[in-house]
Amino acid sequence: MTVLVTGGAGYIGSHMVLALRDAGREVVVLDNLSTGFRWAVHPEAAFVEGDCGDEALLGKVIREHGVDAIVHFAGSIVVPDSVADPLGYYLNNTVRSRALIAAAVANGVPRFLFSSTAAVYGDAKESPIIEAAPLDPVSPYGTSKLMTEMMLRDTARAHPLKYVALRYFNVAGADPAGRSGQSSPRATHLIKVATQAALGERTHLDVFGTDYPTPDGTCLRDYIHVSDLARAHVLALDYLAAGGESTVFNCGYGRGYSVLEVIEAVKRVSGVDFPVNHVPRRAGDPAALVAGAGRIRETLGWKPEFDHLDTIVAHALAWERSLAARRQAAE
Ligand SMILES: NC(=O)c1ccc[n+]([C@@H]2O[C@H](COP(=O)([O-])OP(=O)(O)OC[C@H]3O[C@@H](n4cnc5c(N)ncnc54)[C@H](O)[C@@H]3O)[C@@H](O)[C@H]2O)c1
Ligand SMILES: O=c1ccn([C@@H]2O[C@H](COP(=O)(O)OP(=O)(O)O[C@H]3O[C@H](CO)[C@@H](O)[C@H](O)[C@H]3O)[C@@H](O)[C@H]2O)c(=O)[nH]1
Repeated sequence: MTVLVTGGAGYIGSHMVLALRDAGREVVVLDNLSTGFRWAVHPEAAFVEGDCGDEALLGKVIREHGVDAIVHFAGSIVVPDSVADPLGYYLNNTVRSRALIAAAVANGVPRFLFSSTAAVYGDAKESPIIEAAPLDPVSPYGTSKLMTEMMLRDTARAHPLKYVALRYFNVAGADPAGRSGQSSPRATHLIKVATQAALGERTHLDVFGTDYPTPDGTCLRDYIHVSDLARAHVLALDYLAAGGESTVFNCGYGRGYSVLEVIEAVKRVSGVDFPVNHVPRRAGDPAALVAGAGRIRETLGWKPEFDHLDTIVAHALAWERSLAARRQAAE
């Protein structure tokens, strides 16, 4: 039987394909390559270029490959872009997820994992944030993901489909063996952008807001290594296959770092003191997102291997260097 990975040419999806292949699973990737890369797809995975909103194509892929589980990463991911283009985000993240869920139901796929986000909590009143905390997104991105969680909840009540929604906190780092990493040159994520600044690919780094109600005035985030996250998904698939009930898990380590602490870590690990500017807040950013991460550890027996900021930064930096070498070789 085969796992269908939507968005498997992207950052997190490509690490999931590595984890699945490392566990000996058959994989088919469906990706429209809007932000992903064909070369990032594992050579032992089947690849279909297409849209996760194309129900006819999905039905064909599910039947031809004997898909018995779907892991849904495909989507648009930039919080401030969603503020500028809410309808684009509702189309790509919500409407197209509906088509994928419908294809799963129509073709009898029994298991579904969904990439949700800490952004569903919005400006949480409590920290760390547990799964039962109020859901009140402050960006269209967060709302687009919460609506998909709700569709899954209601669909799983009406049909024989079991799902796990994994609410990722801030995903960072790269495969420790150097097989994949975050590759988009347009990436906006803090650790990615900071490693680019350390390697001289950006002139400087902007800190968006220093007046938040946090210890140093910059936002707190819970950074989780992408390979730990991928392994959590493999465990979630095993959990559903063993008869586990549909549920939601926070994915984080339970510790927050400020933007300034992350910048210090990138400077420390790279040995480069790049310029940093303090600029006004960015739209849609909650002050603090730190995971209450007990449920996933207890239910899945998940034990992180890379729960250390400097390790995450070191792996991200190594991948950024390998991308630079790849570009030089292509010139
Ligand atoms: N990176 C993070 O910190 C983070 C945090 C929380 C949740 N997530 C979620 O994880 C998932 C993966 O994120 P990522 O960081 O790997 O982003 P990414 O942009 O690298 O990957 C997304 C992939 O989906 C593909 N895609 C987009 N729309 C598609 C569509 N309609 N049909 C088919 N393919 C499509 C893209 O080409 C790309 O390969 C997303 O759903 C995102 O919302 C990411
Ligand atoms: O150049 C930069 C980039 C980011 N930041 C700040 O760094 C923090 C982290 O930002 P970023 O790395 O862009 O991630 P988030 O906006 O927190 O969003 C990520 O993490 C969310 C979950 O917490 C996911 O839902 C999103 O998909 C994912 O993009 C925020 O306070 C940003 O304002 C800067 O100050 N300068």
